[in-house]
Amino acid sequence: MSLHGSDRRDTSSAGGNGTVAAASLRLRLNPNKEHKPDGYEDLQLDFSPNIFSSLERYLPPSMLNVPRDDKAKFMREILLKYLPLGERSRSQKHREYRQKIIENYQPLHRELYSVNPATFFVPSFLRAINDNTEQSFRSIMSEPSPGIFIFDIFQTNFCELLLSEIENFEKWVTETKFRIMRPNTMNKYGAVLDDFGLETMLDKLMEGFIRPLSRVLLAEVGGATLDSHHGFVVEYGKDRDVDLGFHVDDSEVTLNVCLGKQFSGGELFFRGIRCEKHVNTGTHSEEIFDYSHVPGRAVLHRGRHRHGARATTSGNRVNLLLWCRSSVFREMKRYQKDFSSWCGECSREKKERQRSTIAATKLKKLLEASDCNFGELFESFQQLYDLLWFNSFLGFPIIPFDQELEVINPNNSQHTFSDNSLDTTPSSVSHRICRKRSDVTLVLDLDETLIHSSTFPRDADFTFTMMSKGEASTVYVRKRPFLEEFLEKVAEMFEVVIFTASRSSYSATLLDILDPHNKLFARRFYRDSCKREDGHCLKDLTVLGIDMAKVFIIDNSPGVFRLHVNNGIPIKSWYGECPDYALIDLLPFLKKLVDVDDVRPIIAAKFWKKFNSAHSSPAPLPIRRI
Ligand SMILES: O=C(O)CCC(=O)C(=O)O
Ligand SMILES: [Fe+2]
Repeated sequence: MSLHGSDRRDTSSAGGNGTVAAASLRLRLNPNKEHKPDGYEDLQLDFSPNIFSSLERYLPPSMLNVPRDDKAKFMREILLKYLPLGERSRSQKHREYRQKIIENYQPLHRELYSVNPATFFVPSFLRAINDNTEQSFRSIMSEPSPGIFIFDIFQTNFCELLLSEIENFEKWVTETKFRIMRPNTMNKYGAVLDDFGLETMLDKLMEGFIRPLSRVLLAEVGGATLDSHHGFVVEYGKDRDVDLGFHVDDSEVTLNVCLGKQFSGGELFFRGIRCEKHVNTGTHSEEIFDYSHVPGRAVLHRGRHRHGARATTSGNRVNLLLWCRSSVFREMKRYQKDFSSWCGECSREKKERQRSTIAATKLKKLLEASDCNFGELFESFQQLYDLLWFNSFLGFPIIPFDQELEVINPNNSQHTFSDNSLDTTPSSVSHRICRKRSDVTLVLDLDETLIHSSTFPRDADFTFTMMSKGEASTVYVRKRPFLEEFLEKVAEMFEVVIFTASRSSYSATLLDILDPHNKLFARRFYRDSCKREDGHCLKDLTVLGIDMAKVFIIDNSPGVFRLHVNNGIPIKSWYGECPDYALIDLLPFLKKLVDVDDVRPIIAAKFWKKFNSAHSSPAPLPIRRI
């Protein structure tokens, strides 16, 4: 960047006693470190006052001691060159707009226009800021959900004064019919505090009080380098805004303080932090957090923390918002792709990548270390899974009902289905025709056994649209590795039935995609066929109405078949990771069940011998050394 003031126009009259032609002046390459720059906070400038103070040390020696206004004018000319033309005129217009307000509006409470810590803040907040340690900050706040900090900040008297100043400003606006700009694209009421003279005060609030907190608590989004702000109030109630839609702020860090008054409703709802790329992805249950405002109390959060405000149902609510920005962070962000230090979805993707790398490395190591054949190796791998799973089985992990996707009215736009695919009658038996090689029935679970589905955008083998609470969302489905081969083989050997704890409205759609010609699955059982026990679901195989000697189930949640342990084959839960051989690894064992009179002793011997003989603490299954 070459900073030089070689504008052809003669812009300045630097120096009270002589004119310095800007055309002949250049900024110094090295700053004059001894020079003490002026402060520019009280001037209406297009750029942050800090930029002027910093740039002043680079002024040519002859300009260092000219009047401050001349220096500001000279530096402004230079800085304007770095603004695109459109932005330059916008910035100029905005400056004029503010100037007009400030020249005409008479503040009511002048004491609000510069920070007075003793009268603004509650003592606990002041003490914590003065101590300036993470411990002192944490001692005055709670973090009820990661990245959302709640603490008392303003004294009641300060809130009241500010409310009355805002009312006074609005009265002036009404009386003078002055057309003011509203705080942002979503709030139609409220006012920009920076526009009527509170900019310097809010700058000090950010620098002296919010930046120290953010430096410690929100460092990875530029908390330490916050250098500009947008300060405004939002107003809700009758004849005001009612609520605020789901959004992210144009800020790195947002301070949101309720000033009053009397109201009900107006809760904030938070739904996870997201980078630009992931801003429209789904929400994980642990990201859901709702907060009720309390006057004088602050919420500090990342601007990218997705949120909105529910309807204020009675009274009036006024909140002060300080959107704090970091130009350094914004610049750096342009060169980054991975935001896993703060974006919930980047972080989840990263973990998934790491998991599959570890799994692949493990397998590679096993292959390298082994001189046995593949079949043996996979069996060893399966045993390892069995062992891990077996230990967890002691606690009977069971699918809680409420973990299921709430699916209403599947309105499929990407696939078309026959009417009976939407069958929701109890037990929804759809009587499909399929080849049957033995009189044994194999019952298959669906989610995390055969497929993994999610509403988060990701690589998928197929997608479909479903309606949930009146909103359409896309379901992304991944097929477990070797699913096709597995289904083809088992359909040749057994009558195959699906028994899932998911709702029919979701599963039927999905199964129609997996088995479009009704060749694989003879029957389908959905959530409504499950038994409920203590809020958990059990799959009672007797609902199939067949001899229990001739039926077995494969399920990743062994708890669901605890009514018939010896009819159950556990399989490792699958969430999309690769490689995965669990399905084909099972085939050799399944072959043994094709022509037997009773599947139970064979399954028990392979999977439950230890369990049946010592219910409470089974010895681990032997792991073959390879
Ligand atoms: O109404 C509130 O408390 C939230 C306001 C908000 O999120 C915003 O203006 O960005
Ligand atoms: Fe917001």
